[in-house]
Amino acid sequence: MDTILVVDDDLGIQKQLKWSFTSYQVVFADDRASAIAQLRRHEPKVVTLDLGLPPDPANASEGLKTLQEILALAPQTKVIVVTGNNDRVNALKAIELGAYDFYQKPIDSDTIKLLVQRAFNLANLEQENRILARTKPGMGSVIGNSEAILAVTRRAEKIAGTDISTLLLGESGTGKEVFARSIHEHSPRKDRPFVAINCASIPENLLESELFGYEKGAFTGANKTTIGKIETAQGGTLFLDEIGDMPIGLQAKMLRFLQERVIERVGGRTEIPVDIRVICATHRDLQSMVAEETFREDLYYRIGEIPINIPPLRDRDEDIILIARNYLNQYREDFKAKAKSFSDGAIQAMLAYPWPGNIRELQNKLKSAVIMAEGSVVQAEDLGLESYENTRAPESLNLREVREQAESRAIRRAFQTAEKNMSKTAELLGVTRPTLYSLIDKYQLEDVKTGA
Ligand SMILES: Nc1ncnc2c1ncn2[C@@H]1O[C@H](COP(=O)(O)OP(=O)(O)OP(=O)(O)O)[C@@H](O)[C@H]1O
Repeated sequence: MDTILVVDDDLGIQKQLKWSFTSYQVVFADDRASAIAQLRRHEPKVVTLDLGLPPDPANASEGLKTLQEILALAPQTKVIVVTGNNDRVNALKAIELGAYDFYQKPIDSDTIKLLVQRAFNLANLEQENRILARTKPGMGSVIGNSEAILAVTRRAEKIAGTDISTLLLGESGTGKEVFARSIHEHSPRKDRPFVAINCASIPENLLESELFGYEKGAFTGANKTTIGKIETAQGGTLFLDEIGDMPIGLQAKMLRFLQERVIERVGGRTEIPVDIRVICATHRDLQSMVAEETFREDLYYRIGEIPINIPPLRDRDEDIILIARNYLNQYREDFKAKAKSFSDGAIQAMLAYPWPGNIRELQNKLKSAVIMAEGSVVQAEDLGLESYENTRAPESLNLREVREQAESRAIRRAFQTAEKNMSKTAELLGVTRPTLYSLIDKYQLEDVKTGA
């Protein structure tokens, strides 16, 4: 719930405003010092400020000073000044100083409610823009502000300038291709081609010729010499998605290409040198596949000089709503729809739902919600998530529980940031490994225990 600070020394007005602002958490202050203390404590996005404050209630000087202090401390705050009847001079002075709007007494509940609601809408929009702007300079199209995704982005940025083979690991729809493209776009090869191929979507017998190309007459139907994806990517980046699905027979040929940087077309005898960067991705557990001998160990080490783990959406609470808002805006424009925002229930449901299909699933649900929504507010049922509304336990106020929840969350985040490495996780958290293990047991973090 958003917080609003009401600065007014008149108890009657405080009460009236409390009843008007039922959809916000209302906190009060009655002079400059308490206003600043409340501002620091609650960081409200919106403040209503009576300009006639003690010790000089007949004059606006103390109110204007308070306004200046608020804006110096938190310039993004939307301050609505409340002035005496006909005090336009001070109202305009306040606007000049940076107040968002003014309102003349006597207070009419409906009007001030509307004014406050508009101020919140603007504050929220600006906050979103700030977050987007902060996120954008990094990996361009990668939207996210969670610690986990920022850590992944930093890692990707570092390797972008090199030719190191990168293995992107993560569930389906987490953004592996988005990262692969970003790495390419931030690399010296950015003006050369980025060629993507999904090893799982091409029948086994066609994959080899698709990748390596073929000479005329190499097989029935090979009417003319055709270059493959690897040659198409010359000078640029080749993205091999679902590398775990590459048939074992073809893996040997792949390894040779990666080691010697030459290829031979199917049916060809000439070695063709290639200069490309290779980025691979998979949602499979390649290490287990190596153990089961369905994936070559030497190829595994060759493609994964630096692995990058992209965390699933359910571990990135902060990103869910950010990404959802971003796509809501995009789809509203694409479909000329009305939907502008999410109801509280929809937000709760999105946070509670486990998103097995990750961002791709979020996109699909949003697309149909934007089309289906009756009004401007998307509800949980528009997203098909009505059963997830109210399923998230309300935030506890019990200190012990709060501490436990915060510690569990920090452990999960550190675990993802450390790419599931226990020693690194302990290091990030500033505890020893035995302490980390006992916390994992204490909070029953089965997902961390099993490395999920
Ligand atoms: N951080 C992000 N911000 C916004 N959109 C994203 C982000 N990551 C991914 N997407 C979008 O989500 C969709 C799925 O992403 P992508 O295809 O990169 O996932 P993937 O992990 O490669 O999936 P798969 O393994 O199924 O191929 C794409 O439409 C992409 O644009």
